[in-house]
Amino acid sequence: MAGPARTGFAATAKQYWDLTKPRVVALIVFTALVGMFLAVEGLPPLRESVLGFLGIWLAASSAAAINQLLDSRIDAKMARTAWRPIVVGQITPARALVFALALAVLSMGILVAWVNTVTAVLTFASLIGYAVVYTVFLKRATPQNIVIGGIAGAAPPLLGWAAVTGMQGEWDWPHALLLVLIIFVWTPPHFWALAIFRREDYARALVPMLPVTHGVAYTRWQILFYTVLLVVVSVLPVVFGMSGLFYLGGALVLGLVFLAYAWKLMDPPDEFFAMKVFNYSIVYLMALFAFLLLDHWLLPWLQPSTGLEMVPVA
Ligand code: HEM
Ligand SMILES: CC(C)=CCC/C(C)=C/CC/C(C)=C/COP(=O)(O)OP(=O)(O)O
Repeated sequence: MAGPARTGFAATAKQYWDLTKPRVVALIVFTALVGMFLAVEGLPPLRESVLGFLGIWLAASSAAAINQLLDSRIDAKMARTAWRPIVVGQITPARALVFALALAVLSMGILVAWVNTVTAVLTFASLIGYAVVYTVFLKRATPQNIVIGGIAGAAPPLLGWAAVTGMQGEWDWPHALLLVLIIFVWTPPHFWALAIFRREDYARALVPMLPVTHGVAYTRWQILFYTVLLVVVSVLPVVFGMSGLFYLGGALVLGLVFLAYAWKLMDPPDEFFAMKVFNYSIVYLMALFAFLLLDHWLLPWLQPSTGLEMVPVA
């Protein structure tokens, strides 16, 4: 929101940009990109990866816009979200709907015409999963909302994987789902840390988030539980032979730091500590997926230079 005042087209463009939750979507499409690279040896096919990336980005942006449209009454009651463009009347609900539908149609058109049907179907399911199932039903119904709804947010590596493979290979599903599992298990510590800090917002808006329904102490235990699970799950790509020691080292260091944060959150130094955990959760996921990507690229480069069989025999 902050920054120099914009006028005319720039101001309107910024409002529509904000409607797509661009920073959240940026990390989502990064995980999709990593899915694409891990799905193949070497570089993924250009057309499928570029257009797949675009289609997934447009779908996630559409889902975020639909979420803001359907949630505007809740958003208006929360300090964190009361500035959003529909809430403050910068974008009318009708225009937001047309914009979101246009993004969704464009996304589906691109995926069906130039990528493949399986990616289009999975992407559409994720869009509906977040924009409708989570936003309309789960969010308002149960404190497990973000655990179940997290499946949609966790799907992007699978979508990226599907874009470049069509899910034809024997190992495509188990390997891609492993990446989905990592984000799925990451979502509760990511969100509940923020929800602890923002619990009064959620209570005021009558949204049954865990710290509101079960209290902060219970939520801290749940964060610790899911963080332990996350460290275990983050090792599975190595167990399944998808990733090597470079990734393992990165995952363990990142995971131990996350565990230290979750542990300290049990008895935090101040009320802002929960936001530090939330911020770290984002750094964690970004870095973990960067390690997956680097490992996938680095290993083929490193292995020949260390293999004795490569040394010519005199
Ligand atoms: C059901 C699942 C999820 C829930 C409930 C959730 C919730 C949230 C909330 C409430 C925020 C604060 C947003 C704001 O103040 O504008 C946030 C921020 C963020 N989330 Fe999530 N999130 C989920 C899944 C994800 C996923 C799957 C990703 C990426 C892979 C992600 C990445 C981010 C990022 C990067 C931010 C920081 C945005 C910023 O700095 O403005 N989240 N999340
Ligand atoms: C097609 C595809 C890949 C879809 C992905 C969907 C997507 C954008 C998931 C992000 C999850 C998210 C930001 C949840 C927070 O919603 P909230 O309504 O609880 O948070 P808020 O209070 O900030 O609006």
